[in-house]
Amino acid sequence: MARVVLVTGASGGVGLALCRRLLEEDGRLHLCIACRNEQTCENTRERILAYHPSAQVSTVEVDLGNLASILRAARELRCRFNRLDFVYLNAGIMPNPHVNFKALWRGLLTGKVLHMLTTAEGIMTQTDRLNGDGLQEVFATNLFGHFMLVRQLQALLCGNEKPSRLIWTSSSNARESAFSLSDYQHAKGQESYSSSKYATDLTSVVLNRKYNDQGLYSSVVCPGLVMSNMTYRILPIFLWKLLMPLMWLIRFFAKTYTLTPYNGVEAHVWLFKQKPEYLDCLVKYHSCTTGLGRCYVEARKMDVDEDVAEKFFQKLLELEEETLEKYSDLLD
Ligand SMILES: NC(=O)C1=CN([C@@H]2O[C@H](COP(=O)(O)OP(=O)(O)OC[C@H]3O[C@@H](n4cnc5c(N)ncnc54)[C@H](OP(=O)(O)O)[C@@H]3O)[C@@H](O)[C@H]2O)C=CC1
Ligand SMILES: CC(C)=CCC[C@@H](C)[C@H]1CC[C@H]2C3=C(CC[C@]12C)[C@@]1(C)CCC(=O)[C@@H](C)[C@@H]1CC3
Repeated sequence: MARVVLVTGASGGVGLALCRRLLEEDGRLHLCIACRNEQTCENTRERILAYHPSAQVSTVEVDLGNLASILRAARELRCRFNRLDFVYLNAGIMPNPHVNFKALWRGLLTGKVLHMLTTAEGIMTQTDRLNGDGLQEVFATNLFGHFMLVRQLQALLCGNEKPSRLIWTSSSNARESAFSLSDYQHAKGQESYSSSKYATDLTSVVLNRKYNDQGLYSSVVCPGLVMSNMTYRILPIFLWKLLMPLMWLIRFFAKTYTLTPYNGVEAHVWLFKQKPEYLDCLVKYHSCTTGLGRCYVEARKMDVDEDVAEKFFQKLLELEEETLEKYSDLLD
């Protein structure tokens, strides 16, 4: 039976490379790509078919920053499929990124330079805003929209003959100190991206606790530093072009400088081939590339407090309840 795989954020960067590499692994799978609108869905489908002309690729429109759109997409998916084998929760944003060059410069002179260049700790901030649903945009798009989607797709993910899998694109920028239970949407700080990725790690841990016995397994991956639309928005393009030779050089020391989307999805593809029962739910799988360009995966223990994770999950459930009350007309 052909496996059914749903990928969010499939229109470019990590998501598009993932679609292509998954089809290289298994040309028989049914790939459903989730993109923001009809035009992006169609363009992306054509780009994938250009490489894999005989692949089965369907599309679903979803704006992950819009709760009504998520509920509609989930309803459509429930009608179309009776199970989903893999859901790659990959779409993400980092709006208005700001690099603190003073801190970057100071960091270059310390012993923690590699840590800084691979996690961006202490050198990056973002400015977030409220979206149309009254939620912080980064939290809504990167985490809560995906959480709602998963919960709405529960019937397709649980109780199947074979285990189903959730694979979240998290980040090595996820940091406990950027996250707080009392401000879990990160309305007050300037590290909304870091907070949303930490929140992703917490969510994945609890999803495993709640759903493993129903045959649903969740993992988190970091693609490493990948040149994509997201990163190209951080610095002017000419600066990235100038920095490129330096980045290839840094890769000899910083293995998470995967740099291309193709390399960045090494961990996503590796997980596609693993039996979930043998994976550690407290581990993040990092895509790595050696200086000479060999790709591999490194498992690193996550820094998550399971008690905080449980409390945070309860908050997500409360927010979900409010959402479902508000949009009861979009439920079956
Ligand atoms: N690049 C990097 O170095 C790293 C990236 N990541 C993570 O990888 C993931 C992919 O990012 P990357 O490929 O680099 O960046 P891109 O900006 O290239 O891709 C982001 C994808 O998310 C989609 N997306 C954004 N907002 C929404 C929305 N509201 N609804 C639906 N889709 C949306 C985009 O669609 P559209 O084309 O419509 O905008 C696009 O397909 C993200 O979760 C990111 O946080 C993690 C670590 C490092
Ligand atoms: C590489 C050099 C010499 C300069 C570039 C400085 C920064 C622009 C760059 C250094 C570390 C990078 C980084 C990210 C963005 C660009 C940097 C801040 C990320 C935050 C991108 C998104 C992620 O999810 C993280 C894994 C990245 C961590 C490293």
